[in-house]
Amino acid sequence: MTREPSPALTPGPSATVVAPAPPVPPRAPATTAARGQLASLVRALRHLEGRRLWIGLGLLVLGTLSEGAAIMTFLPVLQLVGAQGTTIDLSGMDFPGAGLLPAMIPLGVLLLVIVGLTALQAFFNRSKAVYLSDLIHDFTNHYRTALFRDVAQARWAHVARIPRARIEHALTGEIERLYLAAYLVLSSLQNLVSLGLYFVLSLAISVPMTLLSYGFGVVALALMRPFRRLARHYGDRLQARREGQLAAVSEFVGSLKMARSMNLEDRYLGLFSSILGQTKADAREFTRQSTIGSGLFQFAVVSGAALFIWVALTWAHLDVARIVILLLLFMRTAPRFMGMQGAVQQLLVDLPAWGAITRLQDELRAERDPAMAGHDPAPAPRDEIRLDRVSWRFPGESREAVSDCSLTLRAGELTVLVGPSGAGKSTLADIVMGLLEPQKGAVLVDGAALRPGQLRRWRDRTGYVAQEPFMINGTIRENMAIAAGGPVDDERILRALDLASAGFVRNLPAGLDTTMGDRGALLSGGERQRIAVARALLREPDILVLDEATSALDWENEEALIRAIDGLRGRMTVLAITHRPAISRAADAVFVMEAGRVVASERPREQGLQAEGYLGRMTS
Ligand SMILES: Nc1ncnc2c1ncn2[C@@H]1O[C@H](COP(=O)(O)OP(=O)(O)OP(=O)(O)O)[C@@H](O)[C@H]1O
Repeated sequence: MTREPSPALTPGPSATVVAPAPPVPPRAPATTAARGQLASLVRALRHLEGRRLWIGLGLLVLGTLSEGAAIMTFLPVLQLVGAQGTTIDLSGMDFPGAGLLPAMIPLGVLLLVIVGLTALQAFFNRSKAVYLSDLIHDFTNHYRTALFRDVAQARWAHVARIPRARIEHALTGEIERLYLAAYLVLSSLQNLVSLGLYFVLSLAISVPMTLLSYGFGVVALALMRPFRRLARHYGDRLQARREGQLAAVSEFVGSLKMARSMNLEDRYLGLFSSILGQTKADAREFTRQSTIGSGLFQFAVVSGAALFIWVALTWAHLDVARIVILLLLFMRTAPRFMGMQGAVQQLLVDLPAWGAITRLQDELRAERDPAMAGHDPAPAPRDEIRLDRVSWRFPGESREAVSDCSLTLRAGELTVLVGPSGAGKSTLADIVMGLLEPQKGAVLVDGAALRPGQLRRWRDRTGYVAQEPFMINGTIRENMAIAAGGPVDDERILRALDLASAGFVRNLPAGLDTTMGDRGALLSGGERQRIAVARALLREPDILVLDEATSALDWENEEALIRAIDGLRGRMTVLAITHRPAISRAADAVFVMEAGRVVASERPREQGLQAEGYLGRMTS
């Protein structure tokens, strides 16, 4: 059986000791990594959504300009304050765009212009919001599907080593955080663009007052740097805590039955509570510190506004209309400065998710299975599949799992692999199925070596039944349809079930509509196993690989399944891995593996059981 990745908690002898929570990374010395990640996220956004990004920002510019123009229109309107009449004399007024307007203009017209500009701003803002929402969804979905594809296309030997929890977390939680990070990048960009536009507009009203207010904002942002560094550290810690949480949950759910039977619930609960407690303590500390930051920032903004009014009235000697307009602009820019600080701070918390996604993606892409690109036809074996001195060593392991093995599977026969646990049987079967490409030696089909470009089509010719077959929480029909890759008619399903001695399905009250439960839990192990065999047969494979497929069966069901496999003789080549003697007795050929090597072989149907042979000893 393929080794599963390392668990977060390995049950020990005591059921009361709480295992230590996974370590969190040491405090990062600087934000260089964050800058690099931010730059790469912005590059990715530009690369994938560049055109749409510009259009979205274009809509934002139009919205902000409409709003700015509406505010500016108040300037002549305010001239009427304290004056008589409803006509405004624009001659001699100095404001941007004044030259384009007639000398006298009725108040009603200007008010209508303001209403119109505000409506236009609402329209542009709405279009921009919808546009950018689509953009962020598409961007995140791109990474979701790309990661999905990368997992599916990486070499099996590599994927098998990655903890399932890491892949699941990347495809779910991390992607959601990427969505948030992309949203925050866009919102910071929008704030920047808006601040730039308001800067130009307020320059037109008063250069010194604009420089004063913006200088104040920029200094306040710079002073917030320590709080951003804090957010970055918190983001890293949160990342590690989340991974720990997920590993604990995934391990607990995966071993639910074992945990319950061994009274390990408290132990898992202890681990989980300890991680949650640490996450809460981190969150409290972060909130405590970061709220000091936002409080200080708010204080700075209000002080800035006070200073602004004081300078405007006592030093710049601006007229009331200009002060009002500048204040209106100030009221729009101040929240944006605050928004920038908040968005960047939150972005730094979520940015590690982007790092985790790209790291996993790079890792998977470096291990892309070359066979996935090949679509060369692979031949169906007519006479034999021969493994010629094949070897395989798992990455990072010192010992070869399969070492210099040669054996022949004759077409249409039942070949059995036996041997102690860890002997390399499953690895050898993976080589036969084309999941692993031998590092030495070759797989020959009727004398011709299988080429990497043929492996994908070769896998189409194989059917595989694992020791613990995967079942979805659906009906028997839905579980069977997985193998066919789409809807399949009931007659075909029932024929496959009969062939796998799973005829009991016909007698179930709901028949093919019977619900199998999560991972098939509502059926017995034997029933699940036979449905799994039937599912593999539905593909009408040329090569059927059964990995301990009879291990969950009682002798009666095992006999029935062996009879079914017997019936496949001549129709397909069957390779069965087993520890049970019954299936070996029915085999045409039996190969014995030990420590990665084939150490003996027998042909029990032709020669009978050799007393001194492996089978003889196994059954004596
Ligand atoms: N993904 C993996 N990474 C590293 N080593 C692995 C991996 N899968 C299997 N091995 C190692 O390769 C060797 C052969 O394993 P394999 O699963 O092929 O044995 P097996 O004979 O099928 O065992 P069992 O009967 O217990 O299923 C073992 O030492 C095993 O620990």
